[in-house]
Amino acid sequence: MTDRQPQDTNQDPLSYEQSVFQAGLHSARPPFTFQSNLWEPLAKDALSASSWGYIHGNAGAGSTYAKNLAAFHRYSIVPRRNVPSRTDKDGNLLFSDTTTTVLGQALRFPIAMAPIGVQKIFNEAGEVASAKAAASVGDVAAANGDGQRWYQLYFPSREHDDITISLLNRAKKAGYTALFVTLDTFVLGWRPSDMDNGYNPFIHPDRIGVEIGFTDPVFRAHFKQKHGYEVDETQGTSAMGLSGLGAAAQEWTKIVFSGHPHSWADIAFIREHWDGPIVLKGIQSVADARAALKAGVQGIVVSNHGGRQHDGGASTLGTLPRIVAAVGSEMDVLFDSGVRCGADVVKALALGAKCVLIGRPYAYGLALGGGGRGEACAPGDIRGFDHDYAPRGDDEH
Ligand SMILES: Cc1cc2nc3c(=O)[nH]c(=O)nc-3n(C[C@H](O)[C@H](O)[C@H](O)COP(=O)(O)O)c2cc1C
Repeated sequence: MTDRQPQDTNQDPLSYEQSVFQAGLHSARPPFTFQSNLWEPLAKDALSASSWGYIHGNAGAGSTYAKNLAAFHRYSIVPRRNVPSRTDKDGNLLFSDTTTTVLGQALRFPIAMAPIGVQKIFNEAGEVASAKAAASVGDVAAANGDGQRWYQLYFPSREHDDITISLLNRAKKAGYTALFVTLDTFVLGWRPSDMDNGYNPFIHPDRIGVEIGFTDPVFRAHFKQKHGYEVDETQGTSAMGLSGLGAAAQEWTKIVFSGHPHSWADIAFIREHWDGPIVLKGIQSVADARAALKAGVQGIVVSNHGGRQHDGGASTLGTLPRIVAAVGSEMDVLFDSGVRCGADVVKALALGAKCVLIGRPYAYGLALGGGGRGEACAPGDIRGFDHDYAPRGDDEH
């Protein structure tokens, strides 16, 4: 018998945990395993080789990625004892106060979803499912009704300033309040797993990963003028021998991943065309953090793109304290790369991050069928208990 009880993920952690155990008294089990270390192998099982290669893939031999994860083991959390809980103004016991202010906006939690592209290769509902999941726990950066909306820009090469302006105007109209400019991906990293699979999701003749370009009127006009037919016309053939969507996908990809980095002076152009807070993502050194401050932006993300962009790099957690010491009092320092559980979030916050971005773990959840809170299910149905990674036959006792 299945006792299906919706999970109220909007509770404080203690009440949420209790509700899971209460539901367990009636034989209900959560739809997905709570053991976050199992999400990765489960996602691998759930995905095709090329989708798995893309999500898990790293630059070169993966040493930056490995260092990201290892850095979290160098730090330990030391609790203090007999510290009384705080109470609110009405005397109610506060389990914990997770609220914060980032980029001038009040957030319920100091966490947000990292920008992850091409989510439809993990789950056909793609980014919309992630945004709904974020909304269901009051998370940030979600394309949800009243949720915070932060727009991540892959900055087109400067001969396409008209396209950049169009993207920024569209983001503003859609209610995005902060702009995240990713600096580390002017070219896709050398990722052996994708090369083994002959797989680059951005150049396939579909709309996945390129929707922003395909729906942009300025890019569409540029494409038509250059190729003589519309982005979505299938009868046209480009000089590259590609037709329709494939040619358009490659055209767009060349514009956003041009192979040439921007300059610090180019950030002034972005500032001219965006009146809200600007955050530069991909900062890895004190020198660049200072340059970002000088460029007049409001925040940075200390990130190495999860080790996907360059091999032989430093862990972001190891770099974080020095960067916070240099610029943390003057701008918001956000953090990502290697965060896999709540304790990792706490460590990054303790080392000075204002807000922590979660990357691959939520994409793994998406691969496992996530898209918001699931319904509880029968014990044998729990994703993770049906595999070799955890005890089987949990319901047979
Ligand atoms: C599949 C995948 C796609 C990503 N796409 C983007 C992207 O479109 N823009 C961006 O700035 N970062 C992108 N990132 C990087 C993340 O924003 C984040 O920096 C990274 O995932 C952090 O590393 P972690 O997931 O290992 O913790 C992507 C990461 C993954 C795994």
